[in-house]
Amino acid sequence: MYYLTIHTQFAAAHNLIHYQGDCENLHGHNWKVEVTVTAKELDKAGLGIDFKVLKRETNKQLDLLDHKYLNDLPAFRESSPSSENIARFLYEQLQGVLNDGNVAVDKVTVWESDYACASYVAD
Ligand SMILES: Nc1nc2c(c(=O)[nH]1)N=C([C@H](O)[C@H](O)COP(=O)(O)OP(=O)(O)OP(=O)(O)O)CN2
Ligand SMILES: [Zn+2]
Repeated sequence: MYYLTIHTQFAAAHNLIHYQGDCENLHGHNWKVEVTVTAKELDKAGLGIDFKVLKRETNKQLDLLDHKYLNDLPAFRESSPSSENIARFLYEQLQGVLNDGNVAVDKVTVWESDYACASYVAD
């Protein structure tokens, strides 16, 4: 099994709901996003999946979030736009476009600062 990881980023505003503290107020982050997929087999070029494809598909999903107020988006109407829920949202979106018999999304990690991140892995 091969593990492939790309990093990318987006900027957005949010406020945590059902939370008491300064993060219940409107503020923003430059989130870093790390996506890891597994690949069972390599193609003739020796690639599990082209990093360019992985980054392009991830960035398509990040375009839904970039420079948005996350609380307004359908994905976060029912759930607070925490790093955990952002990681889960991206994981589920990417599974839909990347998973095939060979490639599978393994983990999505979302860093809201240099010091704090949340990851989502399916059960
Ligand atoms: N488990 C989580 N905890 C927190 C999340 C989260 O998504 N998951 N998010 C926040 C807030 O969004 C907040 O913006 C976090 O900012 P942070 O940099 O941690 O807070 P400070 O800058 O105030 O850092 P200090 O180290 O406390 O000064 C909060 N928690
Ligand atoms: Zn925040």
